[in-house]
Amino acid sequence: MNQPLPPGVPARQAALRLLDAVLRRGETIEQASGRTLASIRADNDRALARAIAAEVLRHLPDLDALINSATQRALPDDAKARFALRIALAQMLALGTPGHAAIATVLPLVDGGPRKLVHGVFGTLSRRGVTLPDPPALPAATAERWAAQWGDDVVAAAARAMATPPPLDLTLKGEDGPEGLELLAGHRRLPRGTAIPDLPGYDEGAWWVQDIAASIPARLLGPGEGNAVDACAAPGGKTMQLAAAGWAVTAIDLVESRLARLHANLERTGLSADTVVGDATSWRPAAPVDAVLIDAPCSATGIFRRHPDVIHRVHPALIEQMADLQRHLLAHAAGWLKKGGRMVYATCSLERAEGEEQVAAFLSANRDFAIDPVRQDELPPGIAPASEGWVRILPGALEEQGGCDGFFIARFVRAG
Ligand SMILES: C[S@@+](CC[C@H](N)C(=O)[O-])C[C@H]1O[C@@H](n2cnc3c(N)ncnc32)[C@H](O)[C@@H]1O
Repeated sequence: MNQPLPPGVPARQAALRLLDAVLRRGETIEQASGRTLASIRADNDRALARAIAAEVLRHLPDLDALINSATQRALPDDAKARFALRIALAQMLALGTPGHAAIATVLPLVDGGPRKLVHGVFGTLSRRGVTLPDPPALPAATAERWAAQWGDDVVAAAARAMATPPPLDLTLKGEDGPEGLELLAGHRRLPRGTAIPDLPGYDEGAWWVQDIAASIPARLLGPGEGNAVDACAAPGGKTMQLAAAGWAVTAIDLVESRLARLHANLERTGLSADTVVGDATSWRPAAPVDAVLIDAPCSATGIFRRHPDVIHRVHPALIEQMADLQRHLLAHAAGWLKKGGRMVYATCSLERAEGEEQVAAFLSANRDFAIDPVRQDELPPGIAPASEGWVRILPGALEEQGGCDGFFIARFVRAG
């Protein structure tokens, strides 16, 4: 019979499985969590496993540099000893776990293997009193890609953002909500770590959690004046905004389990929408509609603060694959729109291929569509529309107020 693992070890084992899924198999933490954390009973152990994995991913280049400085021959990237050391060091240096507890809970991960090596390297680094640099280094490939697109200042801002966990942004269903900073009407910003279910209005569904940048696309369709299709809708932050603004919404998503979350969100907030499990690259409405929102699936590199896995697993081939899907979505969903109707295209990506280049190609292939320029009064102070009329939100935006996600948003009008 297997001996039960010492307390604290299952959470570290799960963190190792999560990191393996992200770094070796290119999965998102969200995708990997279901399978990887299924065997962990306690909620706080699951939360700890995710927190450890996230801190390793935030600091990976710096953790690896420390490990390399204490080994005579570099450990392979995928060596179990390297994973174990990353986990032990991230706990001690980023999460404040005492060194003896950090290493004691990690050594069982390398039982029957390089235990001595892991213990030795950890001991050497502890005695040196090492710390992690602030801000953390970004992976070289990501830093180079962003520097080529946006310049070194944006890369430096991204590194600062990586070190600063985001505040809590709420989108209000109506006018009332908890007290907080109001960057736009119907928005509240609260300090990071605010306990969500304790806030007034949660049970009544008076608001939902959504980054200020993510709330801009649906706002740009304005008050509901007819029917709108939300082409990539789940879990429903933007569907709820459209419904609350008075649109008769049809919400489509390819993934049934994600639409279930949208249903739960609609139920909590008392809002309504027709929902369709379907592929927006082939679905069609019965008749042309007044508004279309495409919050397209993307590389998600703009949400690296919340999902630090993206800076490690997103690579040019994946960006091109997402851009290809977006191309199809835009080309097809544009056909749903009435003449004179408006369409918003958005991605939470920091890649031009999923934003500026996508829109330029769409406009040159669809002469009946034009950019409907976004006005400054539709945006929070501190975020300005680009001269082309679209909105590009980069790391560094709203930095003094706690930052926001990276986004690209364009609004089109179809010629009448
Ligand atoms: C960026 S997320 C949408 C977030 C959502 N708009 C919100 O505000 O909560 C993109 C969504 O597109 C869905 N999706 C991916 N491919 C799709 C397709 N071909 N047709 C419809 N939905 C798709 C994904 O399942 C995912 O839920």
